[in-house]
Amino acid sequence: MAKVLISDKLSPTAVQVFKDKGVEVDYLPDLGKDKDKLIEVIGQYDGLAIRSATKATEKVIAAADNLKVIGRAGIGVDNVDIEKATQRGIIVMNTPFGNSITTAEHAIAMMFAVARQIPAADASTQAGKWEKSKFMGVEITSKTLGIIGCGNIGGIVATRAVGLKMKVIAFDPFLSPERAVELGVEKVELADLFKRADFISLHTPLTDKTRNIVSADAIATMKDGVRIINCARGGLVDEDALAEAIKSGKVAGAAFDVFTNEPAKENVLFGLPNVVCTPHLGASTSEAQENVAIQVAEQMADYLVNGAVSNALNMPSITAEEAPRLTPFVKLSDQLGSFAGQLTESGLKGIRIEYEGDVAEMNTRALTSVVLAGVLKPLLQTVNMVSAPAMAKERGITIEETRREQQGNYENYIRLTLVTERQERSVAGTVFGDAKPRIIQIKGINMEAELGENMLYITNKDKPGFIGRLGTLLGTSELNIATFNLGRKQAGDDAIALIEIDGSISDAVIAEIEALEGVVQAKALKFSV
Ligand SMILES: NC(=O)c1ccc[n+]([C@@H]2O[C@H](COP(=O)([O-])OP(=O)(O)OC[C@H]3O[C@@H](n4cnc5c(N)ncnc54)[C@H](O)[C@@H]3O)[C@@H](O)[C@H]2O)c1
Ligand SMILES: O=C(O)[C@H](O)COP(=O)(O)O
Repeated sequence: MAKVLISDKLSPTAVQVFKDKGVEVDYLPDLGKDKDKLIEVIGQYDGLAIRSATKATEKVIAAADNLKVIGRAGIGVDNVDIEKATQRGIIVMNTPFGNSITTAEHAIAMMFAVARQIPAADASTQAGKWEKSKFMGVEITSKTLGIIGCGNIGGIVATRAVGLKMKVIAFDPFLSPERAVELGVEKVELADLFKRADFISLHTPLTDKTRNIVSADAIATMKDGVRIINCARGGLVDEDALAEAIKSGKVAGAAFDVFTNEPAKENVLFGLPNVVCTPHLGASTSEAQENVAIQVAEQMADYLVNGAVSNALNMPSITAEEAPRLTPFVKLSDQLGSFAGQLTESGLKGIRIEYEGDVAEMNTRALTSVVLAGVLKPLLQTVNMVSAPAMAKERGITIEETRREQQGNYENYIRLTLVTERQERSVAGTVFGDAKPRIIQIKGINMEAELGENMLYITNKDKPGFIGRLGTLLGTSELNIATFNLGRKQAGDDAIALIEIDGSISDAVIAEIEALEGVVQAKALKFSV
């Protein structure tokens, strides 16, 4: 039974979801903060469910010998080393929509808080000061809100702000004009947004392009008295520059939920006039936490139990509905990749995969990943369908995928061709109605073979007496033949034998087979069945 560790404060509903779906679970919500302890125990688990407190670093991933999936109950995955996870074949998934409304509402709440100085007024009132004239605010009606990053959360903030009668302008290179119209926002350039906005709210991920997107230079171009809200990620705003601008009065207030260093026990913004801070509470409502916990547990369990993949950041999706239909083709793809990979001895330059018939309409991206993993496995023992595309790319191997929905001689057909420094070698297969994969062509020679765990692959000259000599040799070597498949181009020409053997075939036997008259190549191949 697969076993998952929940190492952050997820709603305990996640525990029940895992159990109901047949996954064992350890709920240790504080463990994620203890790096050493996490490294010590992570090797026992198939899945790791986290929020933002657990850091799935390179070291954690290196120690995660059995880990297959990291599930982020939330959106941001900047606490996960996705590259290292991908290299180790670990799927990283998040829940991209579960907390968006909640976070957008927090941004709106922060905008009101900074417009009316609510936190400071509250503290003063409760201290018995009644400082009515000290807390003069501003209306937000008719003010311009500049949204930087108009994706899920930015889009929700925009619609809420439009409802509050604000003028909303947005900078987002990926915002289509149609979507802007739908949201009721004006799409603008960043410089324009800085010049025009009374309030600026940030909603982008933290990337090399967005780090310090609100810099000292940017602040200098803003309206005097602008207010800045950041409920996205610390690091989007240059905190030192903002602190200076608040002190000088250029910026009238700031509301921050996220900080460059978290947990933020101290920060240059703390204590400045009209600065409102919350401790990364954007996603902290009971509704959002229930949503993301259930969703992440369902997604992780579906993957661990059925192989369905959703919301993965490093792997194409496979829905729970298509997973069973895809299963025999996953097996065929694995066998084709493994077959070709085991026979490839010289430098691999390119991989071509052709899908024909019914299979061309299926999730071929996932199948291609399986083929690649099969091809690379003899070279890289730890590769799997998650890491294979990145590993192939790293090695400069070109990948070409073609799909033809029209059927040829078979209802479905997959042909894999490996291009090496010396030659092109192709192998093709199909899945019949019995859902069992068959190899139907090797190097253009037709046959029909079901693969077993131990296969003997021989290319030879089609001459009388060869099969007898081979049978005698295998018999004297105590190797029982389970199935025997033959194919040839034409009488007397190149021939191929693909033979299933009950047991492993030693190098010594292979050497004896190669010494038989007419044999060009002999190889023992292993497959997972
Ligand atoms: N405070 C919290 O607790 C909390 C909760 C949830 C999400 N978040 C954070 O909020 C942010 C937004 O989340 P989302 O779900 O809306 O993500 P999203 O992917 O739906 O939207 C992000 C948008 O940013 C845009 N973008 C990317 N680079 C940009 C750039 N250089 N300039 C302008 N726009 C750019 C993208 O095109 C996209 O539309 C993320 O950083 C996420 O981690 C914070
Ligand atoms: O990216 C997110 O989903 C938010 O930052 C929420 O983080 P949290 O789960 O730690 O509250």
